[in-house]
Amino acid sequence: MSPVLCCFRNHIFKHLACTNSLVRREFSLTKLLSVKAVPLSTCTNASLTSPFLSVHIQCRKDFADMLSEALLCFGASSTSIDEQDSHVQNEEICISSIYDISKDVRKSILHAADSIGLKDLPTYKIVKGYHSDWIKDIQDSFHPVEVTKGLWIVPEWRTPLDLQATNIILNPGLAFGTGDHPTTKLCLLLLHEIIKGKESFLDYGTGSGILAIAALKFGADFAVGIDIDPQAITAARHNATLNNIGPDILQLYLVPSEEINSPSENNSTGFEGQGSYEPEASFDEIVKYDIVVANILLYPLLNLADQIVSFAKPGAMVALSGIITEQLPRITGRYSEFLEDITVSKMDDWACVSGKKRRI
Ligand SMILES: C[S@@+](CC[C@H](N)C(=O)[O-])C[C@H]1O[C@@H](n2cnc3c(N)ncnc32)[C@H](O)[C@@H]1O
Repeated sequence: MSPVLCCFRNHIFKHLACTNSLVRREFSLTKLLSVKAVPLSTCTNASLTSPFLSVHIQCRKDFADMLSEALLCFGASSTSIDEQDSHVQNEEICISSIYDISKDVRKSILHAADSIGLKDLPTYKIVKGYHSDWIKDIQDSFHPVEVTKGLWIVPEWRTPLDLQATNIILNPGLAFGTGDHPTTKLCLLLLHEIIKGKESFLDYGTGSGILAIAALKFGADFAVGIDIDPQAITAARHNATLNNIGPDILQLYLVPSEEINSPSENNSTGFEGQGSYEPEASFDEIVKYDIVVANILLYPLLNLADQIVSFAKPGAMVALSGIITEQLPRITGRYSEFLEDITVSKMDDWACVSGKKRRI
């Protein structure tokens, strides 16, 4: 089983590989709410009214992360860890999860607990709910985010708080990139600082299209977004439309997923998905850009370094994000042959590396 999951609160796509009772993390990730990616704006009436089971599980704090992931491997459609939950005792925490109505919840919790070495079945409570409530909950949890003074990311269903600001309108339901994860924020801050007007911009791993949309709003002349996930391309086009950005200035391409995305012992990209986008033309690999940003995590950044840098003009800015600070030496080591004037910006445990492509 290898579900593709999207954390709506922390907005990280993650891929969990589960072999028998072995639960493995493909990427180092933050937690909170993990759900199978659902396009919020495209749910049918039937899916909105179909019932599901909302399950609240009490668990020791130090096991919560592991149990949460194990539940996903044993049938839960989503899990969220509520660190703020005041109803539970000091050392305990509540995991809220969603199950399809057909699932045997007790068996799932039992297997998940067993797989991480918990001897007792955790206490749990099941409530029947409807997807419309769940989607409303998710929508309610998103608010406009001010990335820096005068730059707001506004969920499609909210009203901008500052009409004079640069407001990027987004539907965060379809793809990674809602603007409140540090990996995205670091890129947004960099683009805000370096775009002076008229640049060409390549968004390598566009996700929701947020960086390309931001670059255009900051003054770039045109932008290209590429992604291996069709759902990301669909999301990015939808989000571009929300911002009155047409295909004349934002081109989006679905590109083939390369195995080199992942470490050699594993062929999973961690970014698989499904969507309806039919590309009309293929990405022109000859064109060079003034700015190239790739927010695609450590292994793709390492494996695709030559390719990422090849899209930059000599002297162009190249920025790499999705890096946990302890991974920094591997990225700076790999990219120092291509980039000069390397700088590093950090937020929480995340870092963004940028530099100018050497002219040779
Ligand atoms: C972490 S998200 C970044 C989204 C957005 N650019 C942002 O900064 O918030 C990474 C995106 O890169 C895409 N991706 C991963 N590997 C890729 C590759 N080799 N080529 C193109 N896109 C890739 C994923 O599908 C995903 O949409």
